[in-house]
Amino acid sequence: MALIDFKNVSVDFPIYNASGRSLKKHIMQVATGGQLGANDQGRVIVRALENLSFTFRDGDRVGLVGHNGAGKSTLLRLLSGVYEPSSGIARMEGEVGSLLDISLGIDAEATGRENIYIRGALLGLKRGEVTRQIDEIIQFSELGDFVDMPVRTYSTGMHMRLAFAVSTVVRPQILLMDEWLSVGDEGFRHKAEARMTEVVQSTNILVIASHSRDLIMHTCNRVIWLEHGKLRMDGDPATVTAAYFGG
Ligand SMILES: Nc1ncnc2c1ncn2[C@@H]1O[C@H](COP(=O)(O)OP(=O)(O)OP(=O)(O)O)[C@@H](O)[C@H]1O
Repeated sequence: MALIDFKNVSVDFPIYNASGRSLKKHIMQVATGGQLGANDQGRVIVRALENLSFTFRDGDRVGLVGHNGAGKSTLLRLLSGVYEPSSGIARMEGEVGSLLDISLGIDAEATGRENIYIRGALLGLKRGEVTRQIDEIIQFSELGDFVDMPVRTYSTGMHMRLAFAVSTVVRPQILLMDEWLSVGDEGFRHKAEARMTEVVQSTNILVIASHSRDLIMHTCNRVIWLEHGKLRMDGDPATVTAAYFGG
């Protein structure tokens, strides 16, 4: 079982090299992005998320929509454990996996094989688990003998194949994504698509941020609309996308 339970969760970023003199001592909504203001000590703060409350349960396929700076990435980072709430309670149960940046940790000087271990460790896999799966990962990536060459000798597509093959080995209970991963040339894309569908289907809770109405309609059964860091709407995809995208 997996669970995400937020009660009045806010995230503030204190900004240390900006002057708060022109800002009022309260938080204001600006045209785009989160809210900007100064705290009691006169320090500038960006309020990226404000008072979010919701519960995600097994089976929830949640799409996050909102304009630039609305707080989607901040919420995903909060869920992945990169950020902590500045206030409120964020309760999470279940193993969290993120496909937010699949190239994270890839070292251009190391070989493809070494990078599978490095990336695997970042995904929380034990060395033995990587060893058990490495042949399958290499086969999936179709890199052949290049797997023992440094990654700096790879093309962009080869680099992405490697990152994709290793990153999609894990099957987390809570899966976080900011785009539907689509990598490689025509042939590889079909395989990658099938693998992504399998990863998404096997997860208990999916949270995906997207600007694509089609993706949200195909993948999600619930949509959260964030506006200036606040929850504007939480409902079924048809209703929320109609309100957000129009029509
Ligand atoms: N590290 C940071 N320091 C200060 N402010 C930040 C930081 N990260 C995000 N913000 C602010 O938080 C707000 C929300 O940003 P976030 O990246 O979460 O938006 P988003 O919805 O993902 O936007 P986009 O669709 O443009 O990617 C913005 O006002 C942004 O300026």
